[in-house]
Amino acid sequence: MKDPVRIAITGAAGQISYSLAFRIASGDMLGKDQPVILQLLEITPAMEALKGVVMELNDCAFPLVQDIVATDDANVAFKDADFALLVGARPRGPGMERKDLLEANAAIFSVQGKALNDNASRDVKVLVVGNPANTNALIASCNAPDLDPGQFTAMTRLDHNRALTQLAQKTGKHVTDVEGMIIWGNHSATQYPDIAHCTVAGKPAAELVERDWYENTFIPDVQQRGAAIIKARGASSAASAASSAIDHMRDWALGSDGIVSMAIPADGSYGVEPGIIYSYPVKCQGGKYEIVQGLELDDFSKQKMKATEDELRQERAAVEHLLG
Ligand SMILES: NC(=O)C1=CN([C@@H]2O[C@H](COP(=O)(O)OP(=O)(O)OC[C@H]3O[C@@H](n4cnc5c(N)ncnc54)[C@H](O)[C@@H]3O)[C@@H](O)[C@H]2O)C=CC1
Ligand SMILES: O=C([O-])CC(=O)C(=O)O
Repeated sequence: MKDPVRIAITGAAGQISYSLAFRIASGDMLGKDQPVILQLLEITPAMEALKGVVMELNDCAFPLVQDIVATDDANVAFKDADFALLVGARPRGPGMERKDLLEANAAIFSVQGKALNDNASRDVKVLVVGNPANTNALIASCNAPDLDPGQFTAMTRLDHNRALTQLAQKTGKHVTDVEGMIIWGNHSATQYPDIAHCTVAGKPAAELVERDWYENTFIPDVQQRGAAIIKARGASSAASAASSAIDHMRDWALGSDGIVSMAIPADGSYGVEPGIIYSYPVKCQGGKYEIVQGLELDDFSKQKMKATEDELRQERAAVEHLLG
């Protein structure tokens, strides 16, 4: 039996975690042979609800769960954490501008960045799910000077998975036939879902679908999918977000099968200068991710990539005073 790993989840009494914690506990993230210790963080008023979640986790009698810690103290939740899934965030309230939302979350993620810095495993892998995910990840990273910025990532895998299904359904193929999907930029409506390097069952995707469908249906549908789920369900995507968080962490830890999308610190690749957390095409191996280099970009792609980069730089400017 392997030694257990410590997995911290924030927002643990929320709707994404209600799927996420149980799937991690059952071995979906790190495998059926990897014991886990769950370290669950909530705000004080939600501790009673979190108690109920812990009762249910216990009632599942998961063979892989070695211990469950439930706390409202980030220093306790991140103690020796090998993986940290930062899901908890302040939702947008009535009359709140995007800037207010950025600031409210900036306060949360600066505290959590410091707590990770002071308590987590030196090799911790951090995934930020809570919105605005890219900029929250940047704030957490800037408040964790003893950790490598590359340890802080944000989730665009849900967008990636959404794009896979849209393209597979359009071409009458299966998601497993699609390779080379890329989400560039921000997890927001400016993201650029790019099929220029995609193949479907070995054929270039761009030759299988009309340009008009790609530009005027596929791209906006993927960009607006979160809003469409909210409209249909009356609540934002939860089980699919949890599933994508598991995909992101599993691939990072255990290796990816081809190209996947991860929001990671920009390093100048594809002309995106450092200072923001930008979604790139990556491949993962041996617990590390690497940006896929050398892809050719046409003017359409360059313009879309720049628009989403500009939005991330604006988000950064709004929270610059909190970047430490
Ligand atoms: N990156 C992505 O693809 C996606 C991101 N999201 C985002 O994920 C976040 C969580 O979504 P849900 O679970 O549906 O929300 P939720 O509102 O059901 O749960 C969030 C939980 O976080 C807790 N929380 C708030 N502040 C906290 C703090 N400082 N420390 C610990 N816990 C805290 C709340 O008490 C609540 O229980 C939202 O920001 C949502 O917009 C959702 C879907 C996809
Ligand atoms: O749109 C939202 O508020 C939730 C989200 O991030 C998504 O579903 O992609």
